[in-house]
Amino acid sequence: MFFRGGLVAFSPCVRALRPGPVAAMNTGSFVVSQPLNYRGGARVEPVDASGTEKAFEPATGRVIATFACSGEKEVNLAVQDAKAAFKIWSQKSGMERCRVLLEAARIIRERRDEIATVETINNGKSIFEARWDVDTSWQCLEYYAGLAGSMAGEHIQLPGGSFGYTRREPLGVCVGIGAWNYPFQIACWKSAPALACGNAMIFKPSPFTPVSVLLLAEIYTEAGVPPGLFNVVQGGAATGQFLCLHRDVAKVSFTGSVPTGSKIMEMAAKGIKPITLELGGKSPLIIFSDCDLENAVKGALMANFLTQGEVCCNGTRVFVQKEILEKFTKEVVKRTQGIKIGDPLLEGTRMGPLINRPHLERVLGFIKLAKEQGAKVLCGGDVFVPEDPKLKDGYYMRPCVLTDCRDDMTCVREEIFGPVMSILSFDTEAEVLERANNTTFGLAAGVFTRDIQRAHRVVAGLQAGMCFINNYNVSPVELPFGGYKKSGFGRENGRVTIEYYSQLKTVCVEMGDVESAF
Ligand SMILES: NC(=O)c1ccc[n+]([C@@H]2O[C@H](COP(=O)([O-])OP(=O)(O)OC[C@H]3O[C@@H](n4cnc5c(N)ncnc54)[C@H](O)[C@@H]3O)[C@@H](O)[C@H]2O)c1
Ligand SMILES: CCCCC=O
Repeated sequence: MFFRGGLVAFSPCVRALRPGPVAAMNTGSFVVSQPLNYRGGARVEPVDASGTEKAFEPATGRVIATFACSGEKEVNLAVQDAKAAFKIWSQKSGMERCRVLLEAARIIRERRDEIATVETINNGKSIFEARWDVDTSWQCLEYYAGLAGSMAGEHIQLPGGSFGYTRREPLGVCVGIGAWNYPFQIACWKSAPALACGNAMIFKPSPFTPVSVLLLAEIYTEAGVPPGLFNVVQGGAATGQFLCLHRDVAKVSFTGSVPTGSKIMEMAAKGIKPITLELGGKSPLIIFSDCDLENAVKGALMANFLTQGEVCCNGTRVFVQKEILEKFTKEVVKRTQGIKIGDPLLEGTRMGPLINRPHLERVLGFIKLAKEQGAKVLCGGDVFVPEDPKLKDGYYMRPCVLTDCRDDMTCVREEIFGPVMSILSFDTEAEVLERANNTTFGLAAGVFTRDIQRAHRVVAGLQAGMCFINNYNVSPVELPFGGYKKSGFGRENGRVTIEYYSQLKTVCVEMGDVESAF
């Protein structure tokens, strides 16, 4: 996602990028030649398997890795290693942990282009965007490094000179399970607060995007975390289940779909484990007629077309006040048609391929159904075949704008997770608020208006965890991010996330004699 701040202050580091094979890497050339599990501070092949998976380069449809999904024994070894590392790491002071995280953030900045390139190859998002993702990643490490040194309990005076105090302690071995749309960023958003609080983490990426998290694991090792503190296991549902059900796992932080989130909750209930659930959405974006139209149009594109529309918090239900519906729609269509689709590693590209063939077909299926249900396609919504012959088997489509939508249509009710914007019109504030909240999701929402009172009044009424006024899909790491309703609970980023990766111990100290009832 987009962020503010960027690399301005660090341009010397960017110029000092490591030379090497990645600098010359282009689409169609990358293959994974090293193991994709990481344990005890090194890449390893898993000792057992629960099947195999293939990872693709969406731009070309090529297989870039075939790998074993970790079985129960491998998961157990990863947990044992993490437990050993936890013993060392949890004894460090906050300032010691801060220094290691700052060093890791520095290395990420230094290797920005390499990480972004690998992310683009495996995910399909444009290199332009992948660099933003890397930037929010190192910023997240810096942010939690800053908080690590200030984590503290409190002292409470009691009668007779007795007192109590609280200690903020880590949980132990935490598991992170990620989705495929922001592979590196999700791993950082989970591991940075976890490690800052003194925990160890085992991370399982999506089997679609297994590659970039290995760079993070190597960077943590280079920065000085104890071997085993950050381990990676590869695999799908079976591997995820071994992790969630493991008796020595203290917490699970999950990013993914609502149905999988519900399964994670069931498994965590068996072990009474705390969980964080970052799930899907179908967020409303409300454009009032008094808005700055230019910004509202830009906001609508940001809300729908980053990462090929495969973004959890996208504002895909675009409610436009009737007076400006025609003008707004015309401008949105014009700009959507101007989005450059193609090889995601080329600097000018702004939309790459979708993650895989089945997902592309699923998204196209939503558009077909929308038409059958009465929506009108104003642009896109069809397969795109780039001119470059090496891209002919990639998973490209043209971004789509739908109009004449109704609230009961499937395209307006369900998460499509592709580049499909549904435009709906409205008359009044009260009406749009009710319609915007008429969903089981509650991840994000946005409002464009020049009326400051209306902006805050509407936002207060929106049932969503992340609300934007006069912008969309910006994600400064200082701000908590997470959902209401079926979009999940718990938060990532911001100071509050410390509470999701730590627990409070209360110590009651008697300074006098025991007053006994017996
Ligand atoms: N709220 C957020 O921050 C956020 C961010 C990114 C994506 N998402 C959501 O993620 C979804 C897309 O991602 P996806 O298709 O990878 O989701 P998914 O639920 O299919 O998979 C997510 C992860 O869960 C693992 N998994 C699957 N079944 C499991 C099981 N039974 N036990 C344990 N782990 C299991 C997968 O291997 C993968 O690593 C969308 O709904 C999107 O909105 C949410
Ligand atoms: C972690 C990334 C948040 C965007 C949702 O898909």
